[in-house]
Amino acid sequence: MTLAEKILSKKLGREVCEGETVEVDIDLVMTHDGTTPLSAKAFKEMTDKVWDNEKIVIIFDHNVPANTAKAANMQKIAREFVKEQGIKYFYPEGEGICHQVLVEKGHVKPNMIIAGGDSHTCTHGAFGAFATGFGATDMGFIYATGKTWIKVPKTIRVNVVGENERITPKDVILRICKEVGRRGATYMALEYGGEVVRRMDMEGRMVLSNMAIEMGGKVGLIEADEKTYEYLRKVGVSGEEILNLKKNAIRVNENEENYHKFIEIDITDMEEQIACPHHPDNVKDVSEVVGTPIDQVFIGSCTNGRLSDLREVARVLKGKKVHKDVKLIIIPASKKVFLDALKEGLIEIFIEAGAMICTPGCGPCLGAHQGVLADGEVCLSTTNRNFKGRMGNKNAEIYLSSPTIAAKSAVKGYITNE
Ligand SMILES: CC(C)[C@H](C(=O)O)[C@@H](O)C(=O)O
Ligand code: SF4
Repeated sequence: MTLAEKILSKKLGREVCEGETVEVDIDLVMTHDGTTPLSAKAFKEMTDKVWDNEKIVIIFDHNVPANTAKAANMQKIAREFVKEQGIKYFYPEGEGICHQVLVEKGHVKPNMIIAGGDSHTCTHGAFGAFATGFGATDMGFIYATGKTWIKVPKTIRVNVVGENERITPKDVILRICKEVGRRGATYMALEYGGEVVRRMDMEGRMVLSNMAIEMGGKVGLIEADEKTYEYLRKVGVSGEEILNLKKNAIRVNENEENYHKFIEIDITDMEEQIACPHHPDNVKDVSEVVGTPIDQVFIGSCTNGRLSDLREVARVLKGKKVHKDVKLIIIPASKKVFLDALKEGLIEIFIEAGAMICTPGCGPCLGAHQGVLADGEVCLSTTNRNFKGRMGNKNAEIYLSSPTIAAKSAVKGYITNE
């Protein structure tokens, strides 16, 4: 059985197979400032009391601080919902991006079924949780009942092997996006494994799981292991609970030949990867785009705004200046990341280099807010989507890369890996 099948089987207490439609109880629900109001509206058409106000987490991240009256009004509605329903876990403006905060606050654990009002909820697959995004109507139903229907997905197994110091988790996932294609995993589970994934820390694994949706994936799963449990310990999950999780650990046997597709990526001779306009699967070797002039660099988001990313950026930027024609925006993924980066002196390096630092949140990622591009401008971004218009202007172009390439390019003024 695949990891997706095993998680769902464990949850249901019986064996389920790909193709079956099952009703499941949700362990954890998350919506943000952008999706809480519509989900609450759908919910109110059904009932007036949420099924469990300790299992719903609401986080403000998409438009913080609010940039328009519309955004402020949405946040007001969401705040009222939090109060009225007595939502126990509410993380307001400034706490950070929902997918990062959920993990840092110890809400995410292996074998959970997580429903999020955001497509990148798949990020939590890095912890061996079946975590996926839903639209507002579904979220309303989930607020009300704690249940949903899931069709057990087919699985594409992706094994990443080899060794190559230059290759970061972002290069790996961009390479996978190229291989699978933007519709190649529609309604399927991606299951990542192999020696490279085993060696990867949790922040790296989250990068892989985060972008499962860019291939149409329902979930992006990675088996929980010692690294997972160590991370949980650090974010405050009790020893007793970790012991219990270990007892219930789910192991997959990748030789069982029950995968819809099996892909192997060898990074040994791979170049760094860049996604070119206007899709995350339009991926090229860096050598094919070296020299492309850029006007803006954005380092942040639920893909690459974590401490390990910022450390890498600081390593590159230390003692250097951002190119005079480039605007560099850096946004730590959460308040915790921001504070850790401050303590380590990373923020000082960024400011000295000429970067703008903004409030933890989604920032320019989806174009509703800061860092909107001008006509004809080119942005190199560490985010997960480069659709036409994504950063708020249809006449601009977005390339996606790792934080390393983004920082190096910000200094040179063009895309480079040197
Ligand atoms: C605004 C929100 C619903 C959206 C999503 O679901 O992913 C956003 O986070 C994105 O990345 O495009
Ligand atoms: S950082 Fe970007 S991709 Fe992630 S949740 Fe926010 S808008 Fe969506």
